[in-house]
Amino acid sequence: MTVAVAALELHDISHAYDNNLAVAGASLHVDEGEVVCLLGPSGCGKSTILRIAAGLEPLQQGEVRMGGVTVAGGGLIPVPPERRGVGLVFQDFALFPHLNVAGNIAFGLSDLAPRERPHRVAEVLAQVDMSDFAEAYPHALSGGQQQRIALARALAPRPRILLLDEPFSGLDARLREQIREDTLRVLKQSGAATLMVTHDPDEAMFMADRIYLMKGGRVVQSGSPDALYRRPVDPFVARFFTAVNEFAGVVTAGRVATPLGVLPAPGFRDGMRVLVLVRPEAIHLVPAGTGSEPVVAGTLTQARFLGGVHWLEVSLRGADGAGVTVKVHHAGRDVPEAGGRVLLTLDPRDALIFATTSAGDAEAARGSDEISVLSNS
Ligand SMILES: Nc1ncnc2c1ncn2[C@@H]1O[C@H](COP(=O)(O)OP(=O)(O)OP(=O)(O)O)[C@@H](O)[C@H]1O
Repeated sequence: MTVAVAALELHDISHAYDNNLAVAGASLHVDEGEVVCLLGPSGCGKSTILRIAAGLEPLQQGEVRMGGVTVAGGGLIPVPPERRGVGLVFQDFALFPHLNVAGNIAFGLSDLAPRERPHRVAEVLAQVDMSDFAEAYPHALSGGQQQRIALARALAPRPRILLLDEPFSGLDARLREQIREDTLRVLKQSGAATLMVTHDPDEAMFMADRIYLMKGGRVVQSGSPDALYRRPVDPFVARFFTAVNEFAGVVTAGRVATPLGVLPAPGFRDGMRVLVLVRPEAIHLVPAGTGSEPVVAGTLTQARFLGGVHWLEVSLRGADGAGVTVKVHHAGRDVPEAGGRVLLTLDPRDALIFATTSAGDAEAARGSDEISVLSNS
């Protein structure tokens, strides 16, 4: 049996700036044809990892392998950035202002015979749908067009690995969506292994086959977007993707009482303090007199129409009798008037339950008087 070798592998990377640890023992891999996102809040070490992979930041600890070959670490002299066969796209696109589009793209093609370069330039320009702009200069291009050219320049030498650092963050929201779609198509066509840094969970969910979610220099969880969203390993991961409703409780007879009903808490011992997280879209509005599932009654206090969904706030009575507000995303057409009575239901499988391990979690739960609700009814 042949074991596939990862196109890019970073093993046990640690990195400090002036004694401040920016990356602490992070490992990851990207396979050929895969798009992998490094996701996390600002300052968690994402860009440092990308720069180490590119060779732009000297490796301090760990090892970088490309196609199974060590390019940094292992006591070897590191392979310089220009010999790593890596394409780079940065947030500011970094196009050469004095070269036109064709010149920018041809710049990285020094390994190609001069007479073959124009053909390759034309090929990648067609790939990013910019064939008419070969003679244009960067200053005359829009942000979206510059992003396409930066991608074309990175792809032109047919790198086996592409490293993208927040490549869409300079673009406005609507353009970003379009450019994301186009970029994903081009990346998949290229077959390169792509590692992309972003702090935007929606962007990571859209682009990535797999996500590495980082916090404080460490990888907290890795897996498919679906796995991180539906099976987060801790409250930090759960909260990173959406606002969540949070309830603190104590497990009694294998169950935990919440304002949305008493939920099974499998795997938690009686007496354990837990934090129950419920995403706004997991709570559904139920028309009165229908369905057999347990419902709780509340008062709709706020309703906002967001296009795809209604954003609702519903006031409920908590397990201890105190009032709580939950947030609900309701995808149905009909929304009662604010001030009206609503019935809510929650599939217990959509509740994310965690042992309360830190004072921070307990505080967050105690301090939380808001719950989001999003319904598909
Ligand atoms: N050249 C540098 N000198 C000193 N400290 C640095 C340097 N580069 C990064 N840092 C620090 O290292 C930590 C990690 O930075 P890094 O840029 O890798 O994080 P990031 O997750 O990419 O953040 P962002 O999304 O804001 O770019 C931060 O605390 C940052 O301030």
